[in-house]
Amino acid sequence: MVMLTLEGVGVTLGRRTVLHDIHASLTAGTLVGIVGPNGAGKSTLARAIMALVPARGRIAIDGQPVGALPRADLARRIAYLPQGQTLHWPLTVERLVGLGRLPHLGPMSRLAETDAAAIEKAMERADVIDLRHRIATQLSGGERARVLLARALAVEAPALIADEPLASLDPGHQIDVMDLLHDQARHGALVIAVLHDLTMAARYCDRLILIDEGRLIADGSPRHVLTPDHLAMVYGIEAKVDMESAWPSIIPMGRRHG
Ligand SMILES: Nc1ncnc2c1ncn2[C@@H]1O[C@H](COP(=O)(O)OP(=O)(O)OP(=O)(O)O)[C@@H](O)[C@H]1O
Repeated sequence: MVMLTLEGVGVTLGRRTVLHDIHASLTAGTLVGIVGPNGAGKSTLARAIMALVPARGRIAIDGQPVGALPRADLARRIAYLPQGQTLHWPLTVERLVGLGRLPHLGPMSRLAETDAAAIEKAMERADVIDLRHRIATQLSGGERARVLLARALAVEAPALIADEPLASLDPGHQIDVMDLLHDQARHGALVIAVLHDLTMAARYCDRLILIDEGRLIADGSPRHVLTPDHLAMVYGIEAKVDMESAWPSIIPMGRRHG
């Protein structure tokens, strides 16, 4: 059972302290949404967990500090879907998704049958089978987003961090991706998703972490975190919050004045 611990995590980039004293314990089988306004520090937190930026405090996966793990080892434990990734190489979709298996391969080894099966399954789950022979750099924004998600799924890691996995997706594919992330969690993975769509966050996430100006403002169930007061304080909006119905929704109504 994977367990991610953050103790007093802080990050300074250049002269700016962009994360302050973040504490959280995240366990397997949970879909955790990271929410908060632009510039709050959500991506920085994801990057700190992946040991891509130096962080103060302690970030550990199953008791082992992420910064001390060999990169391939960390990549096998936590699959990472970065925000707005650009593609440089004209690879086919199938080969690009296959890159998700790299952390499992030795320096000279080739893809084995288990790798091929993982690639196939990941393409199926991200609904990109029909795109498999296309050149990834020639895809639409939404198609590319699903292919990159497939690459992260192909790792078959016990934990997944997806930074804005819904960006560029049409409503149908947004639902598919949230269903998929939810399903990964139900099958025992720890799934962390940076989300801007608060209705999706409310409907699908088991737990939300709300960040503003680098600080953790609230951590708990969507009902506890997505209150009108929190939304006013953090986003500066008046919102219609319905957490009672079977399909919770958060509708921003306007800017909060005064
Ligand atoms: N290399 C850097 N040097 C200085 N400041 C940086 C650097 N990278 C990011 N920042 C700042 O850190 C803060 C947090 O950025 P981050 O990308 O983590 O925010 P975010 O919550 O993911 O935002 P968004 O929702 O807009 O993607 C922002 O104010 C950003 O300008």
